[in-house]
Amino acid sequence: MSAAPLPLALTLGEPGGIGLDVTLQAYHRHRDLPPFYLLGDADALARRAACLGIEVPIEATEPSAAAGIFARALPVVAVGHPVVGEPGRLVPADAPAVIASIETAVEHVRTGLAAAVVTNPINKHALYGAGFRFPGHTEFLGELARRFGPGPSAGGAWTPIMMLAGPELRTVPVTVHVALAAVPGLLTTDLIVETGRIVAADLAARFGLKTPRLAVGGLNPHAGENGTMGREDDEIVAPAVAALKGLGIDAFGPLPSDTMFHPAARRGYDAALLMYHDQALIPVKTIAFDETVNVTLGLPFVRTSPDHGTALDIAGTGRARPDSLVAALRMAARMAAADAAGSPAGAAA
Ligand SMILES: NC(=O)C1=CN([C@@H]2O[C@H](COP(=O)(O)OP(=O)(O)OC[C@H]3O[C@@H](n4cnc5c(N)ncnc54)[C@H](O)[C@@H]3O)[C@@H](O)[C@H]2O)C=CC1
Ligand SMILES: NCC(=O)COP(=O)(O)O
Repeated sequence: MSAAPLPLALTLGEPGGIGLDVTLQAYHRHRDLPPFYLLGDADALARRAACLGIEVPIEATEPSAAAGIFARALPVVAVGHPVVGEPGRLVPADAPAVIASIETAVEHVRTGLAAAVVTNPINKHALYGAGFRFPGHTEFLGELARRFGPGPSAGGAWTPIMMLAGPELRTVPVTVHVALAAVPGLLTTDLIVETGRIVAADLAARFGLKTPRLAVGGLNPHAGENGTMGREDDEIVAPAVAALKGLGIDAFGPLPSDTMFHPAARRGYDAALLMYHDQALIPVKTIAFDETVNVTLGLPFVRTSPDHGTALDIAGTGRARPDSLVAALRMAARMAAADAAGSPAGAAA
C-alpha cells in the first residue's frame, strides 16, 4: 500500500483580499484537487465563508492530519496569530499572520510535512510596518531557501526566478519588482545568462521539456533598431543570447518584444525572457488571466501562486474566480511529484 501524498501548504495571503474567497471557492467547486491545508485562522476563514454565503466544512488541524481530513473538510493549520480579515480593508494587525504563514509553509516543506508551497496574494506595502523587507514573495522565498542549505549562486545564495506559466505562454521577467527607471541600470549580460540558465534547467527538470527553446525579447522598441533606439540590446542582451547558446541552450534573440506574442510567434518557443516586469506579465495575463500560474524557479522547493493580486475591490463579494488558484494547486502537485521522482513529470500549465 502506498503512503498518502503529502499535502500542499497554502499560505494565508492578505486577509482583506480575495485569498480567503478563492481558497473557499476552490475547495467548494473542485472535489478533485490535490490535498492542501490553509495556514491561517479557521475562525477568519469561517467568517469569510459566511460572508460569501457558501457552506464549506472547515477543520482546524495539524499538517500531518491534513491529507486525511481533506475529503471531508478544508483543513486549517494555525500560525499563532489571530486574523481579522475584513474584506476590502488592510488591517495592520493582520500582517504578522501573513508573514508567519509564508515562513511556516517553507518550514513545513523543509521538514517533510508538506509537498510544496502555494501562496495566496499579498499586499507588500501592508507588510512593511511589520518588518517585511522584500518586494515580493519571490525575493522572500529566495532568502528562506537558505534554510535548505547553501544555494549555487555567489555566497551560497539561491536565485529565485519568476515565471508566469499559462496554457499557451510562459514568460520570465529578468528584472522583477523594480521601478522602470531603474531597469537599464540593473540589466547585465550576466543577469540575463543566469536567468536563462535557470529557466532552461527547471523547464527540463520540472516541466519535462528536454531542450527548451528560449525567446529573448529586447529592452527597447524594435530591439534597439541597430542601436538607433538604445544600445542595451546590442551591448547587453545580444551577448547574453550568444553566451546562452555557448552553454548549449536553445536561445534566440533579441527579438522586438512587441511582436513576440501573436499565436504563430508563440509556437516558436517554450518560454520568453523579457527585460522587465510589465513586458512579461502583460501578455500572459491578457491571454489567460484565469489560468496562468506564477511559479518560482531556481529554488530547492516548489512554489506556485495564482497570477492575480489581492483584488481588495471584490473581496467578500463572491465575484473572485478561483481558477488561477486551482491551476496553481494542480501545478504545484505535479512539480512536487516530478521533484520527488527525480524526473520530469510534464508539469506544463
Ligand atoms: N502573488 C502576489 O502576492 C501578488 C500580489 N499582488 C498585489 O495585489 C495588489 C493589487 O494588485 P492589482 O495590480 O490591483 O492586481 P489584482 O490582480 O489584485 O486586480 C486587478 C483587477 O483584476 C480583478 N481580479 C483579480 N483577481 C481576480 C479574480 N480571481 N477573479 C476576478 N477578478 C479578479 C480585480 O478585481 C481588479 O479589478 C497589489 O498590492 C499587488 O502588489 C499582485 C500580484 C501578485
Ligand atoms: N506581479 C507579480 C507579483 O507581484 C507577484 O510577485 P511575488 O509575490 O510572487 O514575488
